Formats: sequence, structure tokens, C-alpha cells
Amino acid sequence: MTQTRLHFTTRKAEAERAYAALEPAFEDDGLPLAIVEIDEERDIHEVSLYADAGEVNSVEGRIKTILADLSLSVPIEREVLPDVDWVTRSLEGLKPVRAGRFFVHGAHDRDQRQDGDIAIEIEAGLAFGTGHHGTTAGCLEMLENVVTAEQPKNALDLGTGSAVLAIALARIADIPVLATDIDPVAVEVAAANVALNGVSKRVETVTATGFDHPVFARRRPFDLIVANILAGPLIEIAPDMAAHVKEGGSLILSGILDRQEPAVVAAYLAAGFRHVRTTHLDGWVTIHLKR
Ligand SMILES: C[S@@+](CC[C@H](N)C(=O)[O-])C[C@H]1O[C@@H](n2cnc3c(N)ncnc32)[C@H](O)[C@@H]1O
Repeated sequence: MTQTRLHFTTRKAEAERAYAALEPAFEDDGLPLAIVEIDEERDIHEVSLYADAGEVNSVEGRIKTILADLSLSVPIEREVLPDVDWVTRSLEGLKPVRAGRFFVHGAHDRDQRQDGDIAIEIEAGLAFGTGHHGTTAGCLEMLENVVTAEQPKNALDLGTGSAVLAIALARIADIPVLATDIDPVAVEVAAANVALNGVSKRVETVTATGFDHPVFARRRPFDLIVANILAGPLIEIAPDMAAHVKEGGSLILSGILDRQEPAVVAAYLAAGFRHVRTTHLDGWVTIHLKR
């Protein structure tokens, strides 16, 4: 059936308020709702709600009422989406990904694992990290190189999402890994994926914003930290990173656009790190630094 995407853009705080109000209002209708960052520097976020052809007008009316209640006045735009085979499309989205020796796949592709693969099964859920994004793939490849060269003993995956990187670390290095995320829903998904991959004994999952949690005092110093978040928060927490990485330890950063690399590297040089190398994938960079 033809679908229409009803969407509006606004600043992040307002978009998040609108999303929080729209989510429960349309929960029973089962209409997909999404919020995405369009432009970080100009603080533009977009909220979209997908409606079937016969209900577009009534759904738009309900959105307008909710936005008016929030004193939000933004134009709602429509995009009629072409008919697609959603089953084929969703399966395509879950095609397995190879990054170095890692093979990240869903349940339906278990039989495609090959000898020598380090297989990671990820249930697509509400958390980021199926391996398809350039930042995740970049981290997986760099992580394999760094682990092989340095053999870390204690690692942190900050901003774990689906836990794909934490599972990769536990698999390739067989070491304890702390996996944290600001989003409690992501942490639930992470814990489920950790169990699914049989690494619950090695990977501890915790909800935490940056380093703001007592668990870090117990688990630091780390000799490897991987953090795939965004350039802004990564720059902010550079001094905290230095306080949590062992001298001689490594840091792998991603979630950084090509053009943001110099600012991130500068912040980490100022915090006492040395730049080792940067890789580029799909417009994103992955940076290796050492303390
Ligand atoms: C781009 S996803 C990365 C997920 C996964 N590590 C990967 O590489 O595919 C970023 C994750 O970082 C989390 N995050 C963002 N800011 C954070 C912060 N300040 N502290 C902890 N987690 C954060 C988000 O909730 C999200 O799950």
C-alpha cells in the first residue's frame, strides 16, 4: 500500500519534545515514527511519521493538535513514498556485513558463516549497530588491527548501541569489556545481543552518560577504549578519556564526519594523546590515538 511520510523540522530540543509526545499518541495505531539529525551545526532535526494513504489527513490533524498543545508551530510536509516490497527491502537492510575477520549477521544468515570468520549475530532492534554504517565497520576493522598489535586486557565500548563492538572485542581478544550507553533501551538491546552471542561473562552492560557512573572507578584504567558517538560529545569528554585510558593505551573514535576530524584530533592532542592514524569510509572517519 502507498505510504505518505508526514514530516517537519525543528531544533533538537523541540524535535525531542514532539517525538516524546507523538510516540505514545500513535503507539496503538502502530505507525512508524522517526527522529533524525539533519544538520548538527545548525541544530536541525526532523521528525517523520509514516501513514497509509487512507489515513493521512486524520493523522496530520492529530499531529497538528499535539504540536499545538506543545506550542510548536512548524509546517508539516508530505512525501508520498513509492510502493516497495517492504519484506524484500527489510531483508536487504539486514544483509550480513564483513569487516576484517568479523562477519556481522542476523539470525537468517547463520548458514553463511565461513571458516575463520569471527561471527557476531545482531538482532536488529531499537539500538544502532548492525555493522552496515561506515562508523561501525570502520571501528570493527581498526579494532582488529589494534587488538592484534597490542593485546589489550581491559576494554571499554562507550556508546555501545547494539553492543556490536563490545561483542567483537570479547570475541577477538577474550577479555573483559565494559559496554555503556546513555540510552537505557539500547542497553537492554545490548544485553540481549551479548547473551545471544554467548559473551555475558565477559561483557558488562551499564546505562551511563559519558563517564558519569560509579562503575568507571571500579573498572578503569582501560588499555583500549572504543567510542563511536559524535564529534561534539567526543570533544567534550577528551579530558575524561585521558583520565580513563592507561598510559600507552589506545583509543578508537568514530561517529566523526571527514570535515570534523581536525577538531577532534586537536582536542585529543590537547588532552595528551598522540594521533596514530585515521581511516575513511562513506564520509566518516575512524581515528586511532594513543596516550
Ligand atoms: C552511532 S551509535 C554506535 C553504536 C555502536 N557502538 C556501533 O558502533 O555501531 C552511538 C551510541 O552512543 C550512544 N551515546 C551517545 N552519546 C553518548 C554519551 N555521551 N554517553 C554514552 N553513550 C552515548 C547512543 O545512545 C548510541 O547508542
